[in-house]
Amino acid sequence: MEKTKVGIIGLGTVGAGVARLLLDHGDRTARHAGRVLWLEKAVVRDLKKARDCELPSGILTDNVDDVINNPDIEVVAQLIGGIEPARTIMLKLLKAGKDVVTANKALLAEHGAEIFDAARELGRSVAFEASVAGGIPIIANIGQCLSANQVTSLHGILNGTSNFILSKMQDGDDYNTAVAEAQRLGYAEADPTMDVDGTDAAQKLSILAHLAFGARAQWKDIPRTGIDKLQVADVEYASEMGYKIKLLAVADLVDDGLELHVSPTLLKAGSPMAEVNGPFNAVRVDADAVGRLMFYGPGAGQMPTASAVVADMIDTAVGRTKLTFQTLELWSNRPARVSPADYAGARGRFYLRVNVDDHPGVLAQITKALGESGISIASVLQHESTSPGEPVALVIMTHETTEAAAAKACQTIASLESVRTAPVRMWLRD
Ligand SMILES: NC(=O)C1=CN([C@@H]2O[C@H](COP(=O)(O)OP(=O)(O)OC[C@H]3O[C@@H](n4cnc5c(N)ncnc54)[C@H](OP(=O)(O)O)[C@@H]3O)[C@@H](O)[C@H]2O)C=CC1
Ligand SMILES: N[C@@H](CC=O)C(=O)O
Ligand code: NA
Repeated sequence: MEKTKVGIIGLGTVGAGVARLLLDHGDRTARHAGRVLWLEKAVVRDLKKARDCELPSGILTDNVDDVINNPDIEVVAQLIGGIEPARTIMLKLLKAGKDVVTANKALLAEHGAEIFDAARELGRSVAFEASVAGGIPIIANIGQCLSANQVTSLHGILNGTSNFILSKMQDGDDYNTAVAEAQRLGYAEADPTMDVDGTDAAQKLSILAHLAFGARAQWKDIPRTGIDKLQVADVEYASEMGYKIKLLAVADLVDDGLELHVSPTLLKAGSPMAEVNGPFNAVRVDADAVGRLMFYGPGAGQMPTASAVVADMIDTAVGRTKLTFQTLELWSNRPARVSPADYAGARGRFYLRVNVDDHPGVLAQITKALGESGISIASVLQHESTSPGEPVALVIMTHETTEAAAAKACQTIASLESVRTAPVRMWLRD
């Protein structure tokens, strides 16, 4: 059987999974590709480190040039995280005539224009299914299967680590323990701050916004809040009111453009998105011809991510990626079809928690501040103070308003004398 020689750069969580699929399940790749994907070289930083896969001798190297300068290697899975040296290696691989597969969304979100333009100019391809929602085939679905549609809305749980942590907190676990466990299980980025502060979800959202809407959104311009400041109290109040908190990435087509943001959001318990737990991801897509679609599956972790990488390697080896790559609306190959909408005008309902002194008239002051911003209250929850002098939490669910009005009301509320801490504010969706 014909052989396509392939290389892997980075043999950590994902890379080791890819090596295992290539070495232990070559029959599958041969069946689908009609050829053997032959692992020729795997590049790491530290040759002495224990690996989560068994490699035949002669494959492991710490010299990236063993792949770049090997004319027999046609397809390379580039599986090191972060920007440098990933960017330089990626460009060198393309220049050396390799087709590249990657899971590195940080790199694509930051330098997508440069990388995709270079690939197009050099007649090469870049496949990146694993970069968004891990094992869920979302890039293929949006980039190819929905091309007869105008996507109008895309809501996603795109960060497995945050979702894992939120699920653990929901079960009563402590935040820091949950972060450490996500790291141990291989879900988190090398720097988990990127997961919990909304960066990773914003990077993935910017990639989806390019593909689905032809938007040219820079991930740094996407308003984002992570789960790092979230308190257990809010998880508990949300639960008491019949909601679960999820880190939701939102792209909605509205009259003045594309509304984009990443925000901790209360979702009605029992709704499909609210029940996505652990390292799972989900993407809800509304599109004009097909209607509503839900994609659900493991968004992080070794084998789910490796599954997406190896499928991309097969598509690349048989020449499918080269065809689809040219048709994708990525970065600068076509003008932007839509501009980001002003976040201040984004409409929705909000959850507010304010810690207040338990004095007469405090609730009236807060409702006055909301009323002055044109915000109508849908419900209020307050428990009796457990000990005299202790502040009480006032939880308010609003009717629909704008982001700007909610922000302004919170500013006013924060300045009130009886209010102990700045209000906690989250989006609220049914
Ligand atoms: N983990 C997951 O669930 C998912 C990860 N991703 C993305 O996949 C990519 C890889 O993630 P993951 O496998 O978790 O990361 P790891 O940190 O587990 O692995 C990174 C690998 O890259 C190697 N490496 C780093 N720098 C260099 C260098 N300069 N030269 C050669 N090798 C280098 C490391 O070598 P050494 O081992 O010797 O230190 C290591 O093997 C990232 O972009 C991540 O965002 C995407 C989806 C899911
Ligand atoms: N750290 C990421 C890994 C997948 O992209 C996540 O937790 O989602
Ligand atoms: Na994916």
